[in-house]
Amino acid sequence: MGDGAAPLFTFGVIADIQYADMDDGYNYHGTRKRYYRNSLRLLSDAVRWWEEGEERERRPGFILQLGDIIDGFNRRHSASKRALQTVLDEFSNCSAEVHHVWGNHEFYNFSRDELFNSVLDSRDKGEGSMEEVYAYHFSPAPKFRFVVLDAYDLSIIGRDESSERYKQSMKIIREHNSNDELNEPSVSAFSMLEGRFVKFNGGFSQEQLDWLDRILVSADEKEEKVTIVCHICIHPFSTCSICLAWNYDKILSILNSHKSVVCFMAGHDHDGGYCRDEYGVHHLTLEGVIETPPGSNAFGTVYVYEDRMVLRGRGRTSDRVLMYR
Ligand SMILES: Nc1ncnc2c1ncn2[C@@H]1O[C@H](COP(=O)(O)OP(=O)(O)O)[C@@H](O)[C@H]1O
Repeated sequence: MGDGAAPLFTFGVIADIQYADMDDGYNYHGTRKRYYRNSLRLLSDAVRWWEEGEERERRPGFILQLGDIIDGFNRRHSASKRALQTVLDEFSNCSAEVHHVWGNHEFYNFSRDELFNSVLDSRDKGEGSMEEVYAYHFSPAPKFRFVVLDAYDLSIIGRDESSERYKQSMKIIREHNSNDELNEPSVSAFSMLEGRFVKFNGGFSQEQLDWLDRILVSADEKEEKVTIVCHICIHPFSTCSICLAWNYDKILSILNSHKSVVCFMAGHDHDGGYCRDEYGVHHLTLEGVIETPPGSNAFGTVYVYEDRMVLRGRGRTSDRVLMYR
């Protein structure tokens, strides 16, 4: 991997830590084990690797934490703040700044207002952001830009029931899911993709899509390489359909109309995934720490070059060379 040349810059990626101080458990269907305490140990291993690993001279300049930093179970035990502090303390051993993405478990633990007033709001590390939506962009080096998106902008979690966004989101989900329990996917004989209309997913408002489009127009003009990050996946070949954003098709068509976009990174689907679409954009879904057994791990370090990004994965996360289009 790599040819020994010094990268322009380096960053770390990690997803779905979902820490809780509780015994191991399983996902909803009982098919996947979840290692709630061990996830903190794996984060600690990742931080140590970024700080002291074999390539410490190429230490990451920043870390992308792709959402679901603590598990929703914390809320039930009034342990949300304590669990978050425990994970942040671990991150504080890392000299790189951390960009936090918001996932469904952020909203199980905190209200939107609480998140906007918390350490999980990283917008001050950006160069421009939206007002009431958690979306911002930053440029860690000339000709490179990262955009953090809010996939729960349209959602029935994290939105006040009296708000217009909630009503709009409820209308969308109801049009596609007739179950009483809206976390239960609707089974359609016509399309597996209908399964994405569940409560633990969400999507992007037209305002956010228009904002993204403007950022990408400017990036095209400046001939930048853009990586977009968000909790929910947007390409059907990079995840199972249950982990796709509601209006993934709309955002995909925007990305595909801008030559600056090179990569999209998400978490949410703990199995991970990858595809390169027909426009040459890489869609990377990071394996979830929470479903990674002790002794293994799930994180990556990305080395950025003029013509490619090289992902060096640890444990369940594979190495990949991501050539720009
Ligand atoms: N098929 C389902 N029916 C009902 N509730 C579900 C179903 N799948 C998931 N849930 C619930 O939705 C929430 C999110 O699911 P979970 O598997 O914890 O998501 P994540 O993969 O983000 O951790 C949990 O409260 C879970 O119990």
